[in-house]
Amino acid sequence: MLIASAGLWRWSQDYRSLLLRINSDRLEWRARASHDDLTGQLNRRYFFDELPVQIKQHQHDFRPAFLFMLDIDHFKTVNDNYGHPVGDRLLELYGKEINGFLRKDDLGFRLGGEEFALVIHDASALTAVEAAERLKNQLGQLSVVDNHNNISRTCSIGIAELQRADDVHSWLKRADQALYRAKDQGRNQVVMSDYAP
Ligand SMILES: Nc1nc2c(ncn2[C@@H]2O[C@H](COP(=O)(O)OP(=O)(O)OP(=O)(O)O)[C@@H](O)[C@H]2O)c(=O)[nH]1
Repeated sequence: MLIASAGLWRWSQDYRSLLLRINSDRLEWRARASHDDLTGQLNRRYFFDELPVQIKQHQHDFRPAFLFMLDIDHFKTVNDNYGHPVGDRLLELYGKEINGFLRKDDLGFRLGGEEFALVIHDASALTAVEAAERLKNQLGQLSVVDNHNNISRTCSIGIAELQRADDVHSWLKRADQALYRAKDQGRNQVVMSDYAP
């Protein structure tokens, strides 16, 4: 009897630890499916799944939200001059710095290549631009050391505030246009989109 109950106890412990492992594997798998390995940011697929949800919530609650489109300047020359692994290391540093910048409810995504998107909640237009300027300056100071070379790149940021009539397409388009202007005006700058209904 004693042996049987000891066996049962051990079986229940094994079963419990198996369930815990399955659960933690499931969480890890979900985190991997939604994140970019290199930068630790959320990935492009998650961006297009999540953005409509964010838009609906903000429009329902009348809470302000800003979309930052951020692109590293002349990143191709890092790869061309120093090699792809050095470019990867710079992307990794960018990802870590962006993580440190985001507040609890903000979201950071790598959309691909050297392009990131950030969703910033509950800011005014002025504080959003100030935050973007701060982030731009921090990112521009990051550097990768390779063969005694300090390699760094500035970035450009386009910002669009969420409007009542926005959907994913229109919000993204305005932020993209602002980014394009930042690049066109010489890079290493922040441009806020004008509201164009
Ligand atoms: N190292 C590395 N490079 C990547 C990755 N994904 C994309 N790239 C490179 O990123 C570069 C992007 O170059 P472009 O689109 O010309 O942009 P850019 O040189 O930053 O120029 P501007 O955006 O106009 O300032 C290309 O050389 C891609 O090969 C990656 O995961 N790792």
